[in-house]
Amino acid sequence: STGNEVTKPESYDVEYLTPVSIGTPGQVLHLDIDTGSSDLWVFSSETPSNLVNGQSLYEPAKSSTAQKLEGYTWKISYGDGSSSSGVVYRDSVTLGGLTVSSQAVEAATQVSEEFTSDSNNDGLLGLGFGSLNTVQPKGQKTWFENIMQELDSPIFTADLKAGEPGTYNFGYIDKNAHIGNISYVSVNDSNGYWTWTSPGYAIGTGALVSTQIMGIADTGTTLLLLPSTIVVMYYAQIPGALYDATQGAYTLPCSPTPPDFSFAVGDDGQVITIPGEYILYAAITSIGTMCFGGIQADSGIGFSIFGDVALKAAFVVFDGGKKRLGWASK
Ligand SMILES: O=C(CN1CCCCC1)Nc1ccc2c(c1)OCO2
Repeated sequence: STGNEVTKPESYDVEYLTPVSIGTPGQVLHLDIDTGSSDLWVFSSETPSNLVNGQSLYEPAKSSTAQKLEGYTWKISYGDGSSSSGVVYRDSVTLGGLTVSSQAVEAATQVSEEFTSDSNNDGLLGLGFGSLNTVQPKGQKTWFENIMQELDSPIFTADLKAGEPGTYNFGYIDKNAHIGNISYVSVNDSNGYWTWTSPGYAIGTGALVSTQIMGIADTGTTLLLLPSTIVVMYYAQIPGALYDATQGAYTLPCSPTPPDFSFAVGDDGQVITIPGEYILYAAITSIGTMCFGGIQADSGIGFSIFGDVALKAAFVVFDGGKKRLGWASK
């Protein structure tokens, strides 16, 4: 089987939300598909109402196929400091027309302020590796791990776009969605992430700098987080760019358009070029002169993060069968 679903960006492409149907009859929630984590958790009838602010709720009591996993709990915290926790059900979950009849659905009984204030985000659907799942006493498989063997090919693809809807495909590669070859690189899943190594980068029209950048392909992270040495080099090319200590981030003038940023993939000379405008993340001042940089340092994380700023410049194949990533321009 194969499937596909449209995913829509929230403002500034901060995240992409995708409709997912849970339970019988189907309850449609809009979830943040996150290759950087492996829990499927939702706002629910068990989420205290003071922590709910417009989100749609999963109500297991209204689903004829919901089964409570007695004694099972989950608790997750993300790199940005947000967190959530709760109890666990098993229920039917349909994404892109593909149904997993017995998927662990984690109902939130606690969410941090970042989630409460994100009114359109009804929860997360993790597409990382199952080893990252936080359910106790037994870790649960992701939706993709559960559907994989039914797919024509054990893969999914991400085609995120700047400021417009994109697509997640499951089980097949849409040749019309990319330009030129797809270059594949091996993935090290030992830390549960889609971890790969880029052999180098280029700034603007400059020559490729050969250096290994080890990072994760993470649809759930907004920005491109890279080694500080590379980030300093990039912003040094931009008059007026500066590290804003109060924001803890690099900022740059919203005009003119800054240089493109390219990263290499594989040993066949493939590069993905991020247009400079993607690096003008959002205006900081109300007068709109300074912008928040779409490239920031990965300091303290232990690896780089190829988040949406990078992913929306590419067509990306997440190959669960061969544990590899495929990157193509589009
Ligand atoms: O936390 C995330 C992504 N996360 C995805 C699920 C929703 C909440 C945000 N990314 C992230 C990961 C590492 C970081 C970081 C941010 O900031 C500094 O280090």
